[in-house]
Amino acid sequence: MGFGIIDFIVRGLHYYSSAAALLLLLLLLLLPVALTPRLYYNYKQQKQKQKQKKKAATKLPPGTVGLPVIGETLKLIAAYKSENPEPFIAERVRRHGVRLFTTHVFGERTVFSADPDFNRLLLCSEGRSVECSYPSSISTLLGRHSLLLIPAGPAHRRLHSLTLTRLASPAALRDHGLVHIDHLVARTMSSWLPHPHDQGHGQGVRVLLLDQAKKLTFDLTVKQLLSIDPGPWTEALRCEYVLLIDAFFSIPLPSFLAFSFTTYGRAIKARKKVAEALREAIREKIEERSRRRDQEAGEQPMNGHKKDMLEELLEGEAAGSFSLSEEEIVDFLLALLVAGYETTSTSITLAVKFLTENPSALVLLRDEQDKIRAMKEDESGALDWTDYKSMPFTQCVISETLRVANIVSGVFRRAVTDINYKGYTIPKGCKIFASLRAVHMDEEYFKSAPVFDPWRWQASDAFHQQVASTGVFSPFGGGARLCPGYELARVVISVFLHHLVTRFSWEAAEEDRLVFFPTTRTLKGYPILVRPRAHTHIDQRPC
Ligand code: HEM
Repeated sequence: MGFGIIDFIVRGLHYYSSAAALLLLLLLLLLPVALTPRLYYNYKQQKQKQKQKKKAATKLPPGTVGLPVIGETLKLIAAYKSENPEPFIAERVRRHGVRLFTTHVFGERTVFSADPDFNRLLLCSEGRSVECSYPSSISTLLGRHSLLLIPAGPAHRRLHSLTLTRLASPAALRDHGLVHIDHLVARTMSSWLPHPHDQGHGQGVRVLLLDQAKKLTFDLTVKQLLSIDPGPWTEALRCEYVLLIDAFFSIPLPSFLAFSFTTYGRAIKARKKVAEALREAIREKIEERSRRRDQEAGEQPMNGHKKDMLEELLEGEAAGSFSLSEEEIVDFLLALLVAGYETTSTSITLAVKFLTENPSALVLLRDEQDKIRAMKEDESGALDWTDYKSMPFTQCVISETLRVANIVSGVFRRAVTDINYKGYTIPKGCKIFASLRAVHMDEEYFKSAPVFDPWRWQASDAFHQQVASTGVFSPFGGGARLCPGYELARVVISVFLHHLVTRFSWEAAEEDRLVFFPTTRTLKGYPILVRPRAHTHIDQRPC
């Protein structure tokens, strides 16, 4: 009986486990069948998502490429030749609902950006996902070794930092730059004083402001780079420079077609002459250095000798920190002369134009500068670094001038990898124009953007922090190619405004208007009639 029950239980368990095993097997067999639709569904969904992602990833920013070959070039030029170029970008941004759009200008498909985040991304990606890409006319005329065109990397970093520390850092400006600037500005303006025997000078002396500002910035840069004082040599060099810069935005012709009656042909010829003059200056500097070394060996050390940029380059080369050929030095110097020439002089001219048109801003600025002048023991005493640092309203005027009419309205780049941004892809090889101006004129960041309002820069710290940290105000670019001349430019404009408002009163001699193509400037170079203010001293410092 006992065994019978046990046997029954064992058999029962046996049957039971066999049935369970069978059931399990059945379940295992049926599971894939049951799960297949689910798996298939998931698989399909995943595929679809991947497809969507891929589609979004290959999507160019929206836009139209306009007419065959010329694309939208004529529309762009027409807009930038007017006083209000904003609609070209603003209308497209509004139409597509995004601050990035694709167009076709100057023979190439180009993505325009009016998006401060994307602009910042581009400026900071130099040498990684983008590279500098200027029209070929500019690279031929500047030379491929110029700072603006050297690819980002150690060589570029070294020369960029040399430019900054030697020429334009606050320390360099405080220690020696500011003295030269003050002296040259004062001297330039002394030539505006009427001759005592001139009849009818009550109407004022006519000054073509842009021309004077250009001459001044050129002479200043030559002095800083080569230690050569203004004179016939610098004037002859400047005439060649004018021809060279004229062709920056012209169509680059092959050398056999670059006849001397074309703008481009004249510019190529001028470049040769400028390069030869610079080569001559290099040779003279080498001789001068060896003469100085001989004198020092003969125990006549030349204490207090300040090295100019060319000497720094030659010494750097001798010490092995640089290895630059003569051709590389020529390109480097030539481009530095160009970089500060148009930019600073145009900014000076525009600051004066805006002040003329905004008398209340002029009153405040003059008041600030008169106080600085009144503190000088010597009436014609030069400005020093402390004076420069005591001009808060003047700095507001300069910032506002750079915002409303920056000479560099944007920077060109080329994608060297595919760039994904906000669901769009800018393919490798595509040209990109990061418009700094479009952001400066965007109502979202600057209320009443078209209005010249220097007081906006007196706003709270929060405003300053916002414009600095978000990159919405970037007249000097950013990243590896941040303009090394940003402080130098501010100092030159400040010193110019100081001497102008403390020594003269003026009025516009003619109606003049702003245009933005090929560069930002006033159409007539802003002619003004200047009169000395009652107390004006004649600058008698030696040249
Ligand atoms: C108001 C005056 C100026 C403005 C608005 C200005 C603006 C700019 C901007 C936006 C860039 C960046 C270009 C880019 O990223 O492709 C730049 C680069 C440059 N600027 Fe200026 N600039 C001014 C004055 C000067 C001066 C006085 C100098 C003389 C030292 C100078 C020398 C340069 C150089 C050498 C570069 C090329 C830097 C590089 O590629 O590493 N600039 N400038």
